Amino acid sequence: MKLYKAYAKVNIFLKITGTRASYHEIISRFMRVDSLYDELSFAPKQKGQEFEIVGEFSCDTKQNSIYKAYIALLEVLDEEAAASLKNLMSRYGVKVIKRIPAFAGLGGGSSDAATFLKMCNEVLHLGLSLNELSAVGIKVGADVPFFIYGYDSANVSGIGEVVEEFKEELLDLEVFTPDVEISTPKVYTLYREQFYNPIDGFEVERLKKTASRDILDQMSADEANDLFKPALQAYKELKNYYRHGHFFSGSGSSFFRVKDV
Ligand SMILES: C[C@@](CO)(OP(=O)(O)O)[C@H](O)COP(=O)(O)OP(=O)(O)OC[C@H]1O[C@@H](n2ccc(N)nc2=O)[C@H](O)[C@@H]1O
Ligand SMILES: Nc1ncnc2c1ncn2[C@@H]1O[C@H](COP(=O)(O)OP(=O)(O)O)[C@@H](O)[C@H]1O
Repeated sequence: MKLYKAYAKVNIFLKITGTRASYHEIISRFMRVDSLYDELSFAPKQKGQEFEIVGEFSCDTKQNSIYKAYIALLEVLDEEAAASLKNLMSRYGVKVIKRIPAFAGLGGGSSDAATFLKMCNEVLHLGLSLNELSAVGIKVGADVPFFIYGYDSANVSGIGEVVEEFKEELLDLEVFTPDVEISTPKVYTLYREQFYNPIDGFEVERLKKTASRDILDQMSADEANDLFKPALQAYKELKNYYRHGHFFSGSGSSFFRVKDV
């Protein structure tokens, strides 16, 4: 059975530009991490549940982003396509070799969901465009659209649904994930309550144009990521893992830097 790679991402920078109901509007440079990925495949199953995920997960199937992507996909398909998807998933489970740590700011759950949507689109010849798959993906998680498009590097805005390719070299990144389970909503909520300071349009345009390597040369970890300070405040133990010259990905807990050559 064909293996599909679901890559991790880091946020080279992540700045808040405003709010949208309980969400935050952002401008962020997402970069794919070439050396870190889960592997997904369809695996024939014996019998049993309607939907089966085989892999090491800390959550129930119904909470899994892959299952949520399945439900979101069923909602947009016509009757015939929905029947063929249900038929596929009655015969095959989704096997996942999980390597991307969870609660880590690396988008593992979102990447799995995006990869599953693309697998279904391919195997069932659903003919959905990347824009259509992205619109399904955003219902599952804010990071999913980036993984649908599959760019090495992109400027991501809105709450995550606007993905614009940024052409640059893929950096060779070293990622370190402390053993701290971070809740994304908790960090965003603390940001809004105590650190809210959205950047203006000029700064947005400057950041969008700046190469990732230059961002990392010019900015400190807390300048590059508006969620770093609230994460440090909510999870005090995080500071024990921080090393000068490292950057913070998303809502954490992972740190990264460009590998020495
Ligand atoms: C912070 C980022 C940066 O890439 O990712 P992670 O560090 O979690 O990987 C994203 O903005 C997170 O993406 P993701 O983790 O997919 O978020 P979701 O599941 O959609 O949302 C979880 C919760 O985070 C908050 N949230 C999420 C995205 C956003 N733009 N503003 C928000 O305020 C909301 O409280 C939401 O209920
Ligand atoms: N396919 C999945 N892979 C990892 N975690 C998942 C998945 N589906 C749901 N989850 C749940 O999502 C949360 C962590 O999401 P994840 O995407 O791994 O982290 P982050 O948002 O920090 O990048 C946990 O509550 C985990 O149980």
